[in-house]
Order: sequence, then structure tokens, then C-alpha cells
Amino acid sequence: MAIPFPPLLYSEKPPIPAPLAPLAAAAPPPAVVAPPPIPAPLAPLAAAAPPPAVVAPPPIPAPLAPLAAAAPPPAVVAPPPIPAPLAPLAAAAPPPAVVAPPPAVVETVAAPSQDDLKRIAAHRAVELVQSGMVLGLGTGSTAAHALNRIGELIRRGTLRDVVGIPTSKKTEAHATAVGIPLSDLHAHPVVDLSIDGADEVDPLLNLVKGRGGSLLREKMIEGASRRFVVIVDETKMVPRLGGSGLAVPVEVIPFCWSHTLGRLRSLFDGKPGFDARLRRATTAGDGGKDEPFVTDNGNYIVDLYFENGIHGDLDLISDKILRITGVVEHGMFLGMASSVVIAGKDGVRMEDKREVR
Ligand SMILES: O=C[C@H](O)[C@H](O)[C@H](O)COP(=O)(O)O
Repeated sequence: MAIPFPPLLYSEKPPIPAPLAPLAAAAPPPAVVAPPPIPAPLAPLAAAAPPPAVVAPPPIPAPLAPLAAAAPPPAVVAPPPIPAPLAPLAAAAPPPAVVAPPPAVVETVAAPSQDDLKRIAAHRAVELVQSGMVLGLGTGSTAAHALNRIGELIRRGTLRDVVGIPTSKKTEAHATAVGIPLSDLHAHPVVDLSIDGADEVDPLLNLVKGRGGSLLREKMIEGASRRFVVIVDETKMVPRLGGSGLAVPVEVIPFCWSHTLGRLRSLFDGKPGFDARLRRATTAGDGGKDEPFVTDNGNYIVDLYFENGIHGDLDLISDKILRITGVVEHGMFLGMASSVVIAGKDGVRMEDKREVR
């Protein structure tokens, strides 16, 4: 059932309820925990990021400065480093002390915009984050709200010892900017919780993802997650995948891409309204040239379009696409989502995966 948000709505710092006030007064000031040592594969990133051994929190970018100024001065607690051989064990261990985040209540939203709804869904999902967790950090405009909220809770000291695994270079930069310590699947092969947006969600919680081009890393990290929570505004709900008429992306290697495109096209030959096109993008510099869109992995994207969605057995169609040599991955995420948080004009609700797909 949907939980209506107006007129209750949100306050960035909800008042501490009276029974908790003495506790709050006695509680130590929020601590900021230095991020864990960055594993070797991330060393190049570490060079760009704030030095991990430094006990002070990472520098707050200009747009976040007012937030940081409002936050209490952080006390600094450096956790004992986890010896390398124990890192996988640490990943599997239950999360340490849990500090419940404050209620995810935001500002008053009289007539919520689509972006308000994305933020409301994101904040609801971040309520599931607990200290000590390994997090999969999604990509896109909805996931960006989750990153901001996680960063805010870390700065307040409400969340401690979390590490995030970013699903794109953009998310890596964003997470660094808001102070989320980063890791990867080498150091943390099991992810406790991933939170990410989606382009489409069908009634069985199958997804289309990758209209931002990040499907491959998203599928790797979200597929390694104990729990994968999808956050959407209600416009993303469709009766069947491909039903929005927008792209169902397929990542392909650049070598002979038009041959791969032709083979993808032949899979859906004769389907009325079907089309397949190489995704193109206008480059920022150099007079804005129109070129193939290149993913974080150096690949291209072929977008598939279906007039009335994808009909047939999705698992079978997925297999057929993946069997084409030259295809790296596609953007249908079948049976992967544990839950979807849907924010709409009437409120926010969470749906859990049903066992039968
Ligand atoms: O590649 C992009 C990702 O799959 C995004 O999660 C997806 O496109 C949804 O993005 P947004 O939240 O911006 O609609």
C-alpha cells in the first residue's frame, strides 16, 4: 500500500522525539570514520581521491559547503585496518554496530515534480542502509539522490564504516565528492545492498537499465548483491519491458559493430515497429562532433526499440542476444531486483519480488 507523503513530508533534520532526547544528549558526537585502505586496483583512483590514511574527512565540494557547515564538527575515529587476507571474510561478516538513520523525510513538497519523486524514492531506500555495509552505488539521476543522502548520513556520523562500489565513472566521482569511501568487487566480492534507478520496471520487477550507458558495471555489481533495491518514480512502471517505446540498450564491442547490429536486427525481424540503432552522442569539445556513444568500458551501445514492448519469453530472448558474438551485455535485468521503491503523486510504496517470474 502506498504511504502518502503530503502533507507529512520531510524535514532534513527531524526533531529528536522527546523520549530519545536524554539519549541524544548523552551520545558522543558523531564520528567520521576514515575510509578503509584502498586496494591495489583502486590505487590510480586513490591518487585522485582524498588520501585515505588521513583522518580528516574528504574535502567537501563547493555545492555541498553549506551542508557541511551545518553539520556538527566531526570527531575522528580511525578503524583498525583489515589485513589483506581477511578482507573477503570481512566482506562476508555481519555488519557491525547499526545506527539507524533518521527518518527519511525531506522538505515539504506540495505538488511533487518528477525529480522530487526520484528523491523521495531514493531517501526511502537509503533507510535500508546500515553501518558496516558494502553498498552498490547506482548511476543516473535517481541514484544521485541516494548518493547525496548516504554522503549526508556519513558526514553526520549516522552511518559508519560503509564502503560503496560505484557502477560508473560518473558515480565514482559523485561518491568521492560527497565523502563515500570507495571499494570494488576485488576487495568486496559480496555486496550487502545495491540501490539504483531503472528505465523501466515490469509487474514482475524485471527491469530495463542502461539508457545512461552504465548497464554492464551495474549488472556486475547488482548481480553480486545480497539485496538490490530499485528506486523509481511512477513513470517508469510499464506493463511489459520495452513498453515505453524507448531504448532497450545492448553493449557491443566497437569492432565490426554494424555486423553485430545486423545480427541483433535479425533476431527481431518482422516484428512490427522494431528498430535497432547505434547510439550516438555529441562530443563536448572539438566543435561538438556527432560520434558513437562510448561506454565506461570503451564499448558502443546498440539501442533496440519495440513499438509495443518485448513479446515472448524474456529469458530466451536474453540468451539469444547474449549468444551473438560481439555482444557484451544487454540492459534487461531479469529477476535481479529484490524490491522496487515507487514514488508517485499519491505516495511512496515498496514492492518485493515475487518468486515466479
Ligand atoms: O545507465 C543508466 C542506468 O541504468 C540508470 O539507472 C537508468 O538509466 C535510470 O536513470 P535515471 O534515474 O536517470 O532515470
